[in-house]
Amino acid sequence: MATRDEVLNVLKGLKDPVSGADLASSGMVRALNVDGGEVRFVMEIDPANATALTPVKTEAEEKIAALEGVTKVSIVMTAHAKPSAPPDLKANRPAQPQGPQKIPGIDRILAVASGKGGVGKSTVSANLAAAFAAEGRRVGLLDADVYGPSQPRMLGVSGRPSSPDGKTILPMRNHGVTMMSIGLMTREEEAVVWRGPMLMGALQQMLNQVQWGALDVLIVDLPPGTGDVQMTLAQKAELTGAVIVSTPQDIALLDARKGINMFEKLGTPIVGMVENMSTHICSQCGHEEHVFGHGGVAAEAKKLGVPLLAEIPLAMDIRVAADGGAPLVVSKPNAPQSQAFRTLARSLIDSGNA
Ligand SMILES: Nc1ncnc2c1ncn2[C@@H]1O[C@H](COP(=O)(O)OP(=O)(O)OP(=O)(O)O)[C@@H](O)[C@H]1O
Repeated sequence: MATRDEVLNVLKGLKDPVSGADLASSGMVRALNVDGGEVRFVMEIDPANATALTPVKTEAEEKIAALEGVTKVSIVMTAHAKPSAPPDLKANRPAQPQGPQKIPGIDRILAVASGKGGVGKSTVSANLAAAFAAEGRRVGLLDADVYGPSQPRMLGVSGRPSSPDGKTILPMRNHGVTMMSIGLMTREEEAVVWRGPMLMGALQQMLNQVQWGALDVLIVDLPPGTGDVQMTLAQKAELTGAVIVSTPQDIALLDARKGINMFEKLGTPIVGMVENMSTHICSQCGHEEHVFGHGGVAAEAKKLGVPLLAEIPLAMDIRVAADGGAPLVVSKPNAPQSQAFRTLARSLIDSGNA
């Protein structure tokens, strides 16, 4: 019986004419199998060297066949797979794309922001989204308000979004609005303890991994203030512009100014301001009162050179509808306040922002 060592000895005595190494140490002999009188192996070669190696293969066959006990020799030449290049960890790798990117399929992104919490940014976002849908726009709403994601409640959506392939996330849909909320991705008590990098990761996931489909406009309901989420959004996604929501109170206006400054620094155009809780409309008698003062946002917008897009009254209907899971624009489309949102939506569409 021939042994494996005897076969290897023969191979050691033969030379690879290309590299000059002996066949045993050249690395081209693979899957050597000595089974009774049968010897089999594969010669993995660069196809360009096939002609040069054919005589070596013949010689190997003859010499192995001459070993005592060998009854059959089969050597197969195969083309080796090109070794893959080692991963390029540094230097001369082409730079990763930097700066704000367009999100495939999404024509426009409108950020809805406020300097301060509780001014009605989410209420405006939900009604605006429903109003865009009523105007026939393909609209998405991304609820990035990590500190108080309220869109699932306002749009009447619950449950966890599914991910059929483990890579992309299917958004939810209600009232003609495609939506995704950070509140659907986390347990309620978790969101508030998130820190910068996690927030940024979650925001990017919602922008890039959610199957938004083709949208005319994606509204992003931001957390209040000027923090990581706002920065990340403006730095990563190409924004059409920002809509700043404020109440007429001085303090809310001051905060709105900070928000405007931040977007200007980040190069995001300010589309305009929305005054929310502009006047109070009594649900009993319809009497209108300026509880928070009036004209403040209009004056501020003028000073800052940005348009005042809408004045939305403080009306019980708006809150009740939002709490009930169908924005007023959907539940009472003919109410005057719904018309205010529809007018806002139309003006944004007409100006090419939605
Ligand atoms: N125009 C309005 N008339 C009546 N109620 C309103 C109006 N706008 C908002 N609200 C109510 O005020 C509360 C706060 O509104 P909302 O959650 O939209 O504010 P927000 O600015 O998004 O707050 P946060 O950023 O802190 O989540 C809600 O209960 C909402 O229903």
